Amino acid sequence: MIKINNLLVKYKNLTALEVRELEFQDGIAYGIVGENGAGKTTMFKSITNIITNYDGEIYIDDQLVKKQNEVLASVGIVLDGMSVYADRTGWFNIRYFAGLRNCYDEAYAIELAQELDIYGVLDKKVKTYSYGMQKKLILLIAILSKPKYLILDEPFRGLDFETVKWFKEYLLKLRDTGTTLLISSHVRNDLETLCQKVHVISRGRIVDFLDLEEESKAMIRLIDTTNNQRATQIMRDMEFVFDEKDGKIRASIEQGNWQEVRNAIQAEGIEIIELSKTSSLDGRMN
Ligand SMILES: Nc1ncnc2c1ncn2[C@@H]1O[C@H](COP(=O)(O)OP(=O)(O)OP(=O)(O)O)[C@@H](O)[C@H]1O
Repeated sequence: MIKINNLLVKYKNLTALEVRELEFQDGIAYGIVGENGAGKTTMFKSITNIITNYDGEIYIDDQLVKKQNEVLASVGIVLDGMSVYADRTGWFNIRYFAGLRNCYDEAYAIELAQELDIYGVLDKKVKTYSYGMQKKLILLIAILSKPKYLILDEPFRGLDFETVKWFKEYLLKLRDTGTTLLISSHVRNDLETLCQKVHVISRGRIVDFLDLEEESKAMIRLIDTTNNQRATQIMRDMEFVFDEKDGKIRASIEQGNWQEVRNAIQAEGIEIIELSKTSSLDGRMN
C-alpha cells in the first residue's frame, strides 16, 4: 500500500501539493485527474523520491520512502517527458536501467520490444528515435521489472492507436494479476477502461473521489428507441426503474442486466437509436 500523510510540496513560494491523507490500496487501478498544473506529476515525483524536499511522510509497504528508498525497487514510473541516455542505444538503456534494479531479463525484454514494435531499433542510438519510440522504450524499462506499483503520467500521449490498444490490454492484465496502477490522464475513456477508483486534484488538493467500479454497477443510461412507449413498458415488466428526460428513457441498469433488456426490446423489432452512459466523470475531466 502507498500511504501519504500531511504532504506539503512547495516550489519556492508556490504550494504545488497539499494532501492530508491518501492511500492507494494494493491491486487497484487508480486514476488521477486534474487540470494542467493541478499537482499530479508533483505527487508522482514525491512518491518516487524524484522530489524529496517536502514536508510530511510517504510510505510504500510501511517503509518511509525518504529513508528506505530501496522500497522503490518495487515501483515503476513513466513520466511524460522523461528521458533516457539519448547518445546510447536502446539496448544500452535497457541493460543500464534494469541493471540498477537488478532485474535484467533479456528474453522478457525482447518479448516486450517485439510487442511494442521497437525491437528493430534497439541497436540504434535513442536520439534517432521518434517521440513515440522513445516513450515505448521508457515504458519497456518501467515494466521490465514487473513492478508491484506502476505509476504512469499521461501514458498514452504520443503513442499510435495500435500501441495504445496493446498497452491498455497489457495494463488490464497487470491489474488483474495484482499490480497497483496510478494513472494520470486527461482522456476520460482511458480512465473508464482502466481505473476502478479516481482521485480528482485541483490546485494542489484532493477535491473529490469517485468509485467507478461501484458506479458501473449502477450505470445510468440514456436510451432512445423507435418506440419508447413500448420499450418503457418492457422495462416496467422487467421491473427496472426508469424515468423520462427530454423524450428519452433514463434508467439505472447494471452492466450485467443490460444485454437482457436490449434483447427484449429488439425482439419486438424496436431499434435502439441512441444509447449513452452518464458518469460522474462528466464535467470533471480537464
Ligand atoms: N520545477 C518546478 N518549479 C517550479 N514550479 C513547478 C515546477 N514543477 C511544477 N511546478 C508548478 O507546480 C504546479 C503543479 O505542477 P504539476 O506538474 O505537478 O501539475 P500537473 O497536474 O502534472 O499538470 P499537467 O496536467 O499540466 O501535467 C504547477 O503550478 C506548476 O507550474
